[in-house]
Amino acid sequence: MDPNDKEWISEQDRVNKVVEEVKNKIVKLSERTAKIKDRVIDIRKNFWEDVTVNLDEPDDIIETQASLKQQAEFLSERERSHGQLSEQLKTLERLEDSPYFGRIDFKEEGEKDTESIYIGISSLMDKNEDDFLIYDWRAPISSLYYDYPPGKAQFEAVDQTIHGEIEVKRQYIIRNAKIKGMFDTGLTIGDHLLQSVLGNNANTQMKSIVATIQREQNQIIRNEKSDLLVVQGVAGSGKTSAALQRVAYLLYRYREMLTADNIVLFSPNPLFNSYVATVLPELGEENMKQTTFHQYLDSELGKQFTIETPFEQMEFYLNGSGDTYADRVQGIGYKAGLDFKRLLEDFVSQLGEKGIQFRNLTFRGKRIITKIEIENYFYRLDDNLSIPNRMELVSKWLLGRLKEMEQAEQNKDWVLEETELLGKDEYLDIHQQLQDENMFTEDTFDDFLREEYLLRKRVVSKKLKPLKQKVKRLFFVDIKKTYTKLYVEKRFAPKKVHQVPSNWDNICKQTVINLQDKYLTWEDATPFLYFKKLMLGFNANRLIQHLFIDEAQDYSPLQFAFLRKMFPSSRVTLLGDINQAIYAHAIHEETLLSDKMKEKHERITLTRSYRSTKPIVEFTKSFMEHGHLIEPFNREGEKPQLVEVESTEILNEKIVQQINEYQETGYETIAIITKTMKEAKFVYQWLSNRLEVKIMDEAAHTFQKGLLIIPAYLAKGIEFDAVIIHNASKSHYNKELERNLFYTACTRAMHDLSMFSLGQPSPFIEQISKDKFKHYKVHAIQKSNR
Ligand SMILES: Nc1ncnc2c1ncn2[C@@H]1O[C@H](COP(=O)(O)OP(=O)(O)OP(=O)(O)O)[C@@H](O)[C@H]1O
Repeated sequence: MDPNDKEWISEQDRVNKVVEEVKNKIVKLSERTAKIKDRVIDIRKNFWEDVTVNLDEPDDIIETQASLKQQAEFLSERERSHGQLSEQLKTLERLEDSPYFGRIDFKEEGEKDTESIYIGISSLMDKNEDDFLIYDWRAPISSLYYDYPPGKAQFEAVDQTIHGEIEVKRQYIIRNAKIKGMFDTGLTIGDHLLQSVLGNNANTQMKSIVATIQREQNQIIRNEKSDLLVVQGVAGSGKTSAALQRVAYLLYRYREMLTADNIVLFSPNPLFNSYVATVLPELGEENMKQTTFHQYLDSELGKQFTIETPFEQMEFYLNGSGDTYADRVQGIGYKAGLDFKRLLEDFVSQLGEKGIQFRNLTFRGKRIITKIEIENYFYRLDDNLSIPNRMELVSKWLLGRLKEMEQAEQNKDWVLEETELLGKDEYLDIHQQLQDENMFTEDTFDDFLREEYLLRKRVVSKKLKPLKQKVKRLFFVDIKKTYTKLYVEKRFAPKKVHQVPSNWDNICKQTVINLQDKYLTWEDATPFLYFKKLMLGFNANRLIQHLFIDEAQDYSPLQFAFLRKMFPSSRVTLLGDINQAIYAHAIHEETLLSDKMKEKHERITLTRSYRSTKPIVEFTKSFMEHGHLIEPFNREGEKPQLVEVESTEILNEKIVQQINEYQETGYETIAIITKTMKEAKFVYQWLSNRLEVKIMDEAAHTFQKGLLIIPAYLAKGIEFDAVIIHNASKSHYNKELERNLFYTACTRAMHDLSMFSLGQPSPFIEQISKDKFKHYKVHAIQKSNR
């Protein structure tokens, strides 16, 4: 349709009217917001004047506290409503720019009239609050737009299914309140809009896909039935996008009982956190909590251990060699699996009878309760009780012992000496306490004794406090030493059922050395924490109602089982791609997404890839095992190219030429993707002398437009206009796991992909039919290869 068309003019007319109403609402809301803001400033300014402060009598103090509390609550309530109104204002401002993106004309069965439903990022009522000018994309009726082409259709309303017919389905591109494009579409969501969205340059922040959600993605977003939803989606199929839209949907659907604080997303790396940070705010929602699994483990164990990151493990795996290397790789595989989980559980049940290592309790340098006493007490408790329950009883018993000791200790000489070190405040405090209790008599000697008694009591209690805290936190169990026993003591040696690898003894030696160094390798961190929780109790997190795990293929079965225990009341959405499993354990163990998953779950498979152009998808799917199942979205572009060179000098020159070409094309994000960090540093060393370039390491939290160098595992989940594979040679990408890494790297490209190989190219490329890419052999430096 074009702008002179009658239909177009009348649609623009409607846009104008709706925008007019949006503006009215903005004016009204701004006035209300300004009033509340003034009131907040007012309350802050006069806070103390409006509070009755009187500290003379105990009753007055209580009254003052109540008055203070009331005033603070009043203020925070106002602040909250100010915050909410500001959010609403921001949403209205977005509607002012682009009020809606879709329309369906729906004739409900049994009704005479057809209703036009306009769909946008938020609902908007008309002036009299009678009719919807815009429906929120998450409203039940809006699902029609995503699920059906014109024709018979139905949707689930609150308590019934509504049937009817879609007569018109239309899409709009509206910017600055002007219709820029308008398409009637027969398909679910037409290709026009998708083409135009996907053809744009990549961004350093992920975009919301609300206007073009596809039917199969909508199933993920609106799924309400499953406790465990598993999404296997090929690279670029919109898993992460769907996950974020799902969060927005859940926040809308359950707005009475669910807030962003009840949702947590485990993401692959810190860079990714910032990459997706703007999607939800753009939709007028708050961001869910986000963390990486490493950050989570570090928050639990970081005080006691240095925890290897998965990326460090990956560097080790990709760069290492030799005997100890082979041992560790075996260990990585074994410790990822459920056999090892069983081994840990069996170990713990043996410990229920014997073998837990306790710590002595010491006070002022002296042993006051020995580990043997604690051990004896523990093992005399009813062994039908779980270990964590028994630990609680031990803790109670120890606290009782400390209490007895506290009294005995008060009369010792050291206490008197330390009373002299007490500060003035504490003296005053005790004085006040005596007064409050009406303890002062006329007899100064008695008063003196009472005061001294209280002072002594205070000194001892202060001194004992850290120890009591430790007892409450069950520090009297030496978890590390106990865990180590699994690897050193014969009586805990694995049985046949545990299926340990043949080099278990060597794995044990390596593990013990690391534990002694207070170093937890990535493969040991979760098992150790799992063991710790089995011993001390899980303290499960019941606040979290929805758990999202992105890049789920990178979690081992053991890690997942652990997360399930930690978040027992959560519904779980797992999103990932078997083809992008890049961690060493994946060669030994099933990834979470394999269809052999035992737990009851619902599975959705996404096979259409939206990120890359058709030639890039045709190329990348050709070297993956089930690649024929991947469907490209029909977006044209250049075929990927392979440049084979004979010397490093030519290689470097060709890469610089390629970068220049990409920059001239107008690409804003160009990534040189390497296999390892080591390789990334190497490239940076020579390239930074020639071009403006940034290197991304695992500490990177944000990235800007421009040229950057990044190892494949950090580029996970992210995309770039153009990707350059610095070294696609046989010596570099050869092993099976490197296939997935290579696939992950190549599939980051939206519009263009070039690979360089010094000598023979990777067998993964060589197996691809020649018509899928351009192959240049360069013997000397030329000007351009396109
Ligand atoms: N329905 C859609 N409409 C518009 N763009 C989409 C849609 N689905 C996916 N995309 C785009 O495709 C690209 C890839 O999406 P996303 O990153 O969510 O995929 P993914 O499956 O998580 O990818 P990967 O596993 O490779 O990291 C993004 O640019 C996203 O905006």
